[in-house]
Amino acid sequence: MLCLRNVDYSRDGMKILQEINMTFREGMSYSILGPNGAGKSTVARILMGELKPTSGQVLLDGKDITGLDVTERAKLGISMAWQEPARYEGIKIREYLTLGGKLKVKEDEIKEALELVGLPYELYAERLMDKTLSGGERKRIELASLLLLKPRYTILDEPDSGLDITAGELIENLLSEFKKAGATVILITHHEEIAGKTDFAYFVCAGRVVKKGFSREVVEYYRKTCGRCLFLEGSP
Ligand SMILES: Nc1ncnc2c1ncn2[C@@H]1O[C@H](COP(=O)(O)OP(=O)(O)OP(=O)(O)O)[C@@H](O)[C@H]1O
Repeated sequence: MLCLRNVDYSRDGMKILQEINMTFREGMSYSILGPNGAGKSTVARILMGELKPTSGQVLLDGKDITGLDVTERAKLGISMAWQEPARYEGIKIREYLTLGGKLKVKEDEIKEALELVGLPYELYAERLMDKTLSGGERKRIELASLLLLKPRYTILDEPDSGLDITAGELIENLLSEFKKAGATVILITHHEEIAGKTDFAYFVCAGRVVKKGFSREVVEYYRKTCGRCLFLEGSP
């Protein structure tokens, strides 16, 4: 179980997150839903270890991991995108997906992962990671890499951005694959239809958790309230 306990985050005297409490259980999927600037990516970066909270704790199975950096957390199975695509220019997609052969997976598994993200194996396995790949193709390759790696906790920041209308189906398939493996997915999004696909959701606004619960209920609340509240209209 991964938890944020009473997390505050301030930058240049500005309170970006306040009293964030979140729990992510094994094998469940979660959305962190909210409008632009709500603090969603800041939550993700704190979970990853890229940012340290100003106060509060990050707990993994009850152990305080607040002081651990990104690499140490990755070793414990908390992962976002695990590679910087730019650094891998010129290697084959197959090599990219298997960390240059370090990740021991069968060819069938590579095929399955590529097909699940909508990239036919025959057309892509041998292709080079280079500038001829579109942004959407790169994104799909990144998702296939996470599928093969299957970290215990996967953080997907706006997984549908840059993808076409098939994104919804792709995300559903991804969620079901991670669930089969008993892995937890934390999905950052401002699209309610994407958030509706996870088991649970946290609605974050102005750096606070406004509502939490079953995704269906949280999405319903978000639809009714977000965009209509005084905060977004710029009133005090
Ligand atoms: N390094 C920084 N310095 C100053 N302000 C920051 C910094 N990082 C984030 N912020 C501010 O904190 C708030 C939350 O940012 P964050 O990126 O977490 O939002 P978000 O919910 O992920 O937004 P989006 O959906 O637009 O990506 C924003 O108002 C942002 O401008």
